[in-house]
Amino acid sequence: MRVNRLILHNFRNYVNINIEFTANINVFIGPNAQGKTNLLEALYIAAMGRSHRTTTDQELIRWDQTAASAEVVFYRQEVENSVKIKFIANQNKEILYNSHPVPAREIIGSLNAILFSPEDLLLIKGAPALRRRFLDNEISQANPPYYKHLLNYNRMLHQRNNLLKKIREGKSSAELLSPWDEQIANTAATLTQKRLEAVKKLTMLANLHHRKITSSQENLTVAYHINGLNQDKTDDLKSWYLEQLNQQRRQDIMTGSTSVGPHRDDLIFSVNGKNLRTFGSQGQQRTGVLALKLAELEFIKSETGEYPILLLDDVMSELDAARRSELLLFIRERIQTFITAADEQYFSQSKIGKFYRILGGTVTE
Ligand SMILES: Nc1ncnc2c1ncn2[C@@H]1O[C@H](COP(=O)(O)OP(=O)(O)OP(=O)(O)O)[C@@H](O)[C@H]1O
Repeated sequence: MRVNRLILHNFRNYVNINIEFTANINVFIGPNAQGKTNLLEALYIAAMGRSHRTTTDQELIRWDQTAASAEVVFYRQEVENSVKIKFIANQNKEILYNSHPVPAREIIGSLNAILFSPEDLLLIKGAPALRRRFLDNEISQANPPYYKHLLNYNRMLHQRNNLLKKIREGKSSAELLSPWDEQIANTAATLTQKRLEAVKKLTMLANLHHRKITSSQENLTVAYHINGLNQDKTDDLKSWYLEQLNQQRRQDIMTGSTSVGPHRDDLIFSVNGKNLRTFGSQGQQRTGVLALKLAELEFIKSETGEYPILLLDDVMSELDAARRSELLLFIRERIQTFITAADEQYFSQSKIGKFYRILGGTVTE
């Protein structure tokens, strides 16, 4: 996977830019608030169909303008493709894939991208939703049908929760839950099965990196925890979910929310058998996150045959020298990477990449 060109028009603080990239490492250098992350954001949107830092597309349109666009030309399996996203004030965005309009959900899996930002450093100690999103982003890109199941599941869950509230208020009958439960259990089982398979692969890949960074002193394991399941696994996930939805029904009506399903599951990280979230030092947690991110790149490569592009937003300053060099060593000559940094200090020794100076929405090579 390789991005050749990025063309922005009235996107964030850019009026008109057209940048060509190197296949190796691209470094966006500049002081704060000049537009470095805006460039990564545009690439991320082309990959995922949405921004990583806002849910409001209007924010992406340059102030005092009414329309914006971001276009990315990239090579996938050596074939040139393009994604263009048009943003128009007070309208839904329009996505064109090779000039044909497509819904946002269809774009995932076309240009694969992994983002690593300081928020990812919270992956281990932060809220479970972060870990679920990490897993979902990774599997969706490698396996686009998974993303459709996920959207479908979230929609059904939302409708079930609305129904639960109506039943609680006496405005609907509990019998109406059964057809929802059947469908939800089915999709929940599909999602969980895919997540279990992904985690199995991920734990192996992450541990290889973790051992390397820690000079074979530490072993990292990642386990998938199904909320409410006390044994290790169950052979028939669908029946188990259905049983749980039935058992929890009274409580779910009281709370107006669904207490079992992949939206409640979590990942558990351990180092040398100890829970990394509770017992790991900040340094160990950072090593775990880095290992996990590198494993994510490998995972997508193993599933799709190509490495995704890597977007590194402000992480160089967050990593110590050993972790930084492990990261640069791994990506060099292998993964097309886009890095934002305030200055060149982390790159001067390694003499890598192509530098772009970013200043007030202008880009100079
Ligand atoms: N819709 C918009 N229209 C015009 N300018 C915008 C818009 N949205 C954000 N900006 C400007 O973009 C700049 C922020 O860009 P960005 O987030 O890329 O910063 P950065 O260079 O990555 O900085 P840092 O190193 O602090 O993260 C700010 O100056 C902000 O005012």
